[in-house]
Amino acid sequence: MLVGVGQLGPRETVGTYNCVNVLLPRDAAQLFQSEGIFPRRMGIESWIAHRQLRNHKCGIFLLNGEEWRSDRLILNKEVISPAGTRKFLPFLNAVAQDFVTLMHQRISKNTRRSLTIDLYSDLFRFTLEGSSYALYGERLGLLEESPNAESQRFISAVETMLRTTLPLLFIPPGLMRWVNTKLWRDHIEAWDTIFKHADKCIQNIYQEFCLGQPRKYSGIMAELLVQAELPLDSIKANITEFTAGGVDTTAMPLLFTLFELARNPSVQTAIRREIAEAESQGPRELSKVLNSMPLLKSALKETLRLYPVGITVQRYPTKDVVLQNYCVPAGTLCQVGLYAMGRSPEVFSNPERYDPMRWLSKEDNSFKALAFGFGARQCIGRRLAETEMMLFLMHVLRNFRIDTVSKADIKTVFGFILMPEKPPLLTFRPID
Ligand code: HEC
Ligand SMILES: C[C@@H](NS(C)(=O)=O)c1cncc(N2C(=O)c3ccc(Cl)cc3C2(C)C)c1
Repeated sequence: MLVGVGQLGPRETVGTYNCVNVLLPRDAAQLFQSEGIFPRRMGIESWIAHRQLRNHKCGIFLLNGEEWRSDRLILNKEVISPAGTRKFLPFLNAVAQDFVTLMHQRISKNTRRSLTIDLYSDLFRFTLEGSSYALYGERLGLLEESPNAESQRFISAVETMLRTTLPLLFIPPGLMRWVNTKLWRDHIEAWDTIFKHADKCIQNIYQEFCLGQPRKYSGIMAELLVQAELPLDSIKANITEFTAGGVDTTAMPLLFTLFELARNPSVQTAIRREIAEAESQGPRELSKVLNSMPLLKSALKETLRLYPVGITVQRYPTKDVVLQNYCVPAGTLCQVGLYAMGRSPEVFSNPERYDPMRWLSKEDNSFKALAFGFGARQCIGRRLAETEMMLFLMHVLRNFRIDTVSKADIKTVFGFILMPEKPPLLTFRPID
């Protein structure tokens, strides 16, 4: 029972659960300090129901307690550690360069020296191509003019699955299957397509692995097989999560960043200057080049402040926690409202302004950049996503000026992830 009423960010009952909303950095800090060594989020019943229906193991997103921790610690080494990131970084760079080549080819076919395009589906192809290359060491060929149909089916299956997840969150799990609505059938069908695609990629690499261990680095999956610390069905469950989780989550912030840079040309120019400066320091290891572009990295933080892909970060505190001088009992579902915090004038000055410089000021920004969550259970794809987005923007901004006619705000809709209601049109002009 919460002591007192009012102020603590509205308590809401969303669907069949009620939770406490946290909107201020200092309350988020308090909440995370009481998460314990097995941090827990709200589970997604419809996802777990599918795994049980098909007798699949769960990946770390759906696991909890000791099971989650043992898988997570093994996966961290290849997926989010600096050493792991350095190994897959060149793969992401090659895909980012191929995207620029594709754009130049399209522009060269035009009579005008520019291309105005809705980049939505191209960005999904880019992020799937990049994450698949980092995960499987294989190119899907999505950045050629005629991407293969099977991968296209996978991309739309991820979108369908994410779209049908939200309404299913509010149906009590037991009821879901008996209602057997089109919603549930579409959800299951999308999951089956996702697992079939991931299984095909995994079989390919597993077959090669059995015929002879790869001599050089060939992606995260191969490293996990060589290390053999995780059983094959756990590797499959987690690689499937990463394959599907690496598409929309990274494509959306790229679209929002390009739009904001198009309508804030002075910011775009400042970043382009920083990229030129970083490159002029001569050939260096790519990770060093990325670390010498703080403004570009801040632009991504600014995008995720205004357009957080995961709208909230949830925790069940393991001990009573005081939030805004109320006692919240252990086990109460609490969620940090990233969207509301990111646009709160109490937390950010001029919150509506797209101003990456705010992250480079001496201001105390602790517990303000929570788009990837926090602590031991934060997004494991964080480094893959950040690297993929930084490389994409570095190559694109070095080759093209980005423009947009519409200066009006993009309306966003919340499916399972934050998406634009209508994708903006962007104009690419090659820089000679
Ligand atoms: C390659 C896979 C992958 C990519 C790419 C990815 N995620 Fe994640 N993310 C995950 C997984 C897996 C989890 C669950 C981690 C866990 O529970 O241990 C997760 C969890 C999260 C969480 C919850 C963290 C917490 O503290 O509870 C947030 C927030 C998040 N991701 C945000 C993002 C954002 C923002 C992006 C892109 C801009 C992104 N993710 C891209 C795989 C990914
Ligand atoms: C949007 C945000 N929601 S969150 C985690 O903050 O609540 C999020 C952040 N990072 C990754 C994801 N994933 C997906 O998109 C996805 C699809 C299919 C599968 Cl099998 C697994 C996933 C995960 C959970 C990895 C989602």
